[in-house]
Amino acid sequence: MIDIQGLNFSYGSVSTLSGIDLQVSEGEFLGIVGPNAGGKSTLLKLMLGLLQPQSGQLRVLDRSPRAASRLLGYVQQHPSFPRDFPITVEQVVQLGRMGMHRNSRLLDALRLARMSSPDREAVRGALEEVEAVDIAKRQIGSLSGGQLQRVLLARALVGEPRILILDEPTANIDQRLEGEIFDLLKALNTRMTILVVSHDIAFISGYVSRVACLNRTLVCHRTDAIDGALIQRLYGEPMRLIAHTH
Ligand SMILES: Nc1ncnc2c1ncn2[C@@H]1O[C@H](COP(=O)(O)OP(=O)(O)OP(=O)(O)O)[C@@H](O)[C@H]1O
Repeated sequence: MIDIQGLNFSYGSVSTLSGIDLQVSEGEFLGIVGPNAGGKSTLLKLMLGLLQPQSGQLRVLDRSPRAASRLLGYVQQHPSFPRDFPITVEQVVQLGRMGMHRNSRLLDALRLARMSSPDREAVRGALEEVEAVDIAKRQIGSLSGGQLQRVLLARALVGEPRILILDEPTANIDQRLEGEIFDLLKALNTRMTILVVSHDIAFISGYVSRVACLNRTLVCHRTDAIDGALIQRLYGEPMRLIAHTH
């Protein structure tokens, strides 16, 4: 599904990613962890074709990331629109159907676009999947953090992606909702490949099959090989491990 070999990327003269090798198979649920500024979001943006590597190979679904972009669903770390943007939940999800993940001329596009019947069904299906049909007509500014994350997930799902890529989808929500979102991802994983960036290595270890540790360079570990010593090496300082057994 994803094949990265010898990839290097820098913003200007600062090396951000160095010698990255990563192969992701169909049906995998891969966690990507690492310290702040380790390059996680940058790696996702390269996979999505939003950035170009300086060197190395990067193929997604056996084509260039840009050519594959319609087959990818992306949940950004920070929504691309302000919370008070005058748009309903249904319209946000509709944008995913239109392949629009940015808010440039967003409202104009929505005014022009009449939802076809298949679009309407797809939007409803995606909202059902994330259990958000009841809030379809709400303005996004009125949603809680957890509700907003579900809606952004629905936007990523509405195009029926083959690969779902999420950048810290649970950063601003409490542990109960975090568990609900990851349970949902686990269910989605039966029909799509999933890559998720997270800071919470202990929590995601209960869900993902493999963890890619990224701190400019990348090393992959099977979930059962992760322990405190490995986490300390990765983060470069003592870390507190908190068990989530509830
Ligand atoms: N557009 C940009 N221009 C210049 N430098 C950038 C840009 N975007 C990110 N960087 C830098 O690249 C490095 C990696 O950033 P990135 O956002 O990929 O890290 P991250 O692992 O996702 O961090 P976090 O966990 O804090 O979200 C950081 O030093 C960051 O400041």
